[in-house]
Amino acid sequence: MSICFAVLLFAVSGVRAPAEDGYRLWMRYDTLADANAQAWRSSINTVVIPGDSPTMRAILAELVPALSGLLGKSIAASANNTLADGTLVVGTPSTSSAIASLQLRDALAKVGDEGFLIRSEKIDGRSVTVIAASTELGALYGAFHFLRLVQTQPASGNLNISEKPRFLFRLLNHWDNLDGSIERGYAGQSLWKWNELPGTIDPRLTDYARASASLGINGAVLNNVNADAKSLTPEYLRKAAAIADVFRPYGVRVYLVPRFSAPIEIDGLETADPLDPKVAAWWKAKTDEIYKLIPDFGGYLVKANSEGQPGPMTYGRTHADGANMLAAAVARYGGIVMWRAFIYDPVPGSDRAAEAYNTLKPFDGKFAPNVILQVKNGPVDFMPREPFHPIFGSMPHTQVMPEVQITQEYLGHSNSIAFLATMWREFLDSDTYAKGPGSTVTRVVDGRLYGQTLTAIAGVANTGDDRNWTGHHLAQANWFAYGRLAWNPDMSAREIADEWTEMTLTHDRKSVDEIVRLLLESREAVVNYEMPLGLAHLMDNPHYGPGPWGYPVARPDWSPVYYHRAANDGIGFDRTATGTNAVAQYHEPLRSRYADLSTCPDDMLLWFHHVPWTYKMRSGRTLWDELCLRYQRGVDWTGDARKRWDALAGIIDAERHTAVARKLVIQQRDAKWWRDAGLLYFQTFSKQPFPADVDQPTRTLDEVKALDDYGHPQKAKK
Ligand SMILES: CO[C@H]1[C@H](O)[C@@H](O)[C@H](O)O[C@@H]1C(=O)O
Repeated sequence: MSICFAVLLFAVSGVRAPAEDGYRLWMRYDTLADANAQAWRSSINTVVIPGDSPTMRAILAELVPALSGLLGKSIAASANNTLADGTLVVGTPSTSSAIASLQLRDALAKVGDEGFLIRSEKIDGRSVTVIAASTELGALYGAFHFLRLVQTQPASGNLNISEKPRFLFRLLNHWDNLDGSIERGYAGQSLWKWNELPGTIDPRLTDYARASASLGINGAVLNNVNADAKSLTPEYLRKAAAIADVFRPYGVRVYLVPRFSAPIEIDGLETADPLDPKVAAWWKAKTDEIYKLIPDFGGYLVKANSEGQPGPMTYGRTHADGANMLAAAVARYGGIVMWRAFIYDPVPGSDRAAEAYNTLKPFDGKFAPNVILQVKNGPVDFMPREPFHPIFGSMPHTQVMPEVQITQEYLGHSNSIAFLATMWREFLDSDTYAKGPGSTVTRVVDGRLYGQTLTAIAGVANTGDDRNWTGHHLAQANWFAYGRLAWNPDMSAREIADEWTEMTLTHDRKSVDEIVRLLLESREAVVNYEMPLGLAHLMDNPHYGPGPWGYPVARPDWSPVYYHRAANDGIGFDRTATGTNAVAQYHEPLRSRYADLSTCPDDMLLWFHHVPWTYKMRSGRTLWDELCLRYQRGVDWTGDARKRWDALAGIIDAERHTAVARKLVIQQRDAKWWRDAGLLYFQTFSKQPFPADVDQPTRTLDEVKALDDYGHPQKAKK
């Protein structure tokens, strides 16, 4: 009951148009003023939502205030099945006799357990709109879809929509630590407020679940992949169970990251060797304990033998041994294990980009049926641009799922606009050529190429307890974009940007178009001023500003110098046969296209090749000039974006407009910082002048190096 009340309060507050602090995300239900609204207004009068389960109550609590707000009239709700003209009926054939009367069995079967139908129908001579699904969760997703239509589309008396998600598991991964901090989080502290649970439950958890469900996200991994064993203690399991109770009506299932050495750390076992029967029994008992508290627990996500985390190899076993042991523990309950492929532990001279493939490929076909290999989009680490990870399309007998990063670890944290749908589109559309042309990453991971039965996608969340959830107002668009692509990986970046902008910022068409353009250009701008032409990993230690000169690190492959390989003879990482030959991990003809300097795309050039400074690019410029120009282009975009954003004053509420404008000032400053750092440093090798159309840096390399981690002058470096 209290959950419903909180939802209602939140949604109703939308009608009252509170301060525009961004809290409402894209679920903004202020009265529509345009001509579209008029038509919707006359087609919807009442909602009929029979059923009294928590999910049906959540639908009611969402739809009634939302429609009342959007349409600017009071919408009556009823749980009985009486229909009139203008009734919106929501439910399943078993909750609604009206829906049962429509004989939708075949159509519903086609959209599966989580899909839905939205139709304009005549029932008993009445013109009604129906949101029908096989399950209540499907009905909830349909309700959110319907609200999105009202927010973004002209009304239609002839609706005939059927939707179903393409991935079975659509997860957010939260790198939340138990002390409330978030690894690579830039929007405040953990939303979970671990220390208050289970006694106090922040109503905000309901709003998180609503926002996720509004996109069809159906799972949340609650704790950091760099896991603390404590997350599996009875104390923390009770906290996780309290979160699961809040999420359940919204279909968001809870998952946990177990620390592989937990049997030792929690219960003093002598080993965590996955082939030791006592260890396997410990995990089975632990899993029983979890399912007792959380009956719909989703399963485990594991980072093993990577960056200091323990794993099966610690005990002389393999990744498959470790994954399968945990898989056996959850299989009895229908749970899954997502085993991360982010594995590297370099031997001197090796290529980090090649390691995961080399380590895991021998185990193709050796993982249990409820294991999915979770693979980052690129082979190094969420860089602003990377080629796709060569595991996609190379392990046909293993279920694989992509992991993308929503939080902007390498793209300006929460200070920069970098709309990531364009990056994810590029990744999903990449052709692996695994079974000839057209073997895109999407077709590998959605099960069409190899018929894998468990399909999934994960995004590392950018949420925190900042009032606007994501630190930067426009970063909300990345949470949204991830969810939309997880539902339908074929959506275009433009479509997503358009929807989000209409729902979140303004209905003014000209302004929407302008904001969409800004969003679509933004990621490429960041690539340009940070790491153009296939460069990667040039950032300084907090992964924010530039640090191409390197810094003291525990291992060579954490240093930018390892990646850019700038020297007097040129720049770039040779991954062809004359170098590490990592390019051989790709299928033909891609392998040859990347390996040949004359066919390698400019955007991947320095990823695969070490290229002389004077090399003639396709543009006719030398590599050095082209590099300078790309940096400059990135900087110019930030100046341009500021002007274009400023011109939107008065269209977007002042609070959010000003907040974004302030962030753009920082972004422009950072872009110049990146350009100056990159060009001044690389110039020490290229020994070439800056081309005339590139701004001359106004400071020296030493001055740039003296800036602190966040680009502020004169502070002592940590
Ligand atoms: C959670 O650890 C992160 C780490 O903070 C990040 O810098 C690295 O790139 O990736 C790791 C991973 O994905 O495991």
